[in-house]
Amino acid sequence: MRVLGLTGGIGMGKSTMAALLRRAGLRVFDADAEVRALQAPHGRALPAIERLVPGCVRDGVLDRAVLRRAALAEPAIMRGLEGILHPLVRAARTRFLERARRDGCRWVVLDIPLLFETGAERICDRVVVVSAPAAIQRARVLKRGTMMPAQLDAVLARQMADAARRRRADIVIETGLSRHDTLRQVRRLLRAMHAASPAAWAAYRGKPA
Ligand SMILES: CC(C)(COP(=O)(O)OP(=O)(O)OC[C@H]1O[C@@H](n2cnc3c(N)ncnc32)[C@H](O)[C@@H]1O)[C@@H](O)C(=O)NCCC(=O)NCCS
Ligand SMILES: Nc1ncnc2c1ncn2[C@@H]1O[C@H](COP(=O)(O)OP(=O)(O)OP(=O)(O)O)[C@@H](O)[C@H]1O
Repeated sequence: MRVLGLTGGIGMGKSTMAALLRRAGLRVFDADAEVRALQAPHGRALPAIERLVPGCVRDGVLDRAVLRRAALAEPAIMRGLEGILHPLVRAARTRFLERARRDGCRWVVLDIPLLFETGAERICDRVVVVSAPAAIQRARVLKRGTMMPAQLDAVLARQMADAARRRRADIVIETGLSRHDTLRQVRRLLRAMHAASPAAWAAYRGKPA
């Protein structure tokens, strides 16, 4: 089984890309969704999160806006939150990979925002980075209306710079153009995955197979 890592900065288009890969029949592990499941009503991480930010859980339900505000205002709280969540996300990822291996999958996808930051690229055969110009990234995130500009800056400060991520990628998918163009790039990626030959991969910028 081969593992395709999928990463990119906030709002660069990971979820959109993951949906396209799922539609092509690939199994995708979604680290953000795993975090949300752990933080869902009565989720496993809630008791520890309530100890970290007292008052952010009421009747077994997390006030996500309160947690977001606290974590983005105070780096120590974000570190504490990561300390609670990352080991649980890693364990879920291991279970996902074991299941996929048992089921005989040829390729699976790990959609992980902090793939490089946490060293998860070590378990990937290839890494895809989704990327768009910084102004487009900013506009996309702020349009959602869940984050103030200063909060977005706090997230960006905790993430690797886009240029560094692009340098470490095997494949860069540009999402700042039209959706049609992204789709074209994804089809090309799927063809290379299907062929799994060094020549097909050599068509991409980056490390040879
Ligand atoms: C801080 C929280 C509450 C903000 O929630 P919110 O609904 O605004 O965002 P969501 O979870 O959908 O994440 C959106 C994006 O924010 C970025 N992001 C989230 N957490 C982090 C982090 N610790 N460091 C850097 N970027 C992050 C990622 O690009 C992610 O794709 C939440 O992201 C969280 O609990 N983060 C800690 C866990 C974590 O590290 N998750 C990231 C990958 S496992
Ligand atoms: N290829 C694309 N072309 C045009 N718009 C796109 C493309 N990919 C994503 N978008 C738009 O950009 C926004 C962010 O996309 P998406 O949610 O996939 O990003 P993300 O990286 O998963 O975000 P986050 O890091 O916050 O989880 C969405 O509004 C989406 O519609």
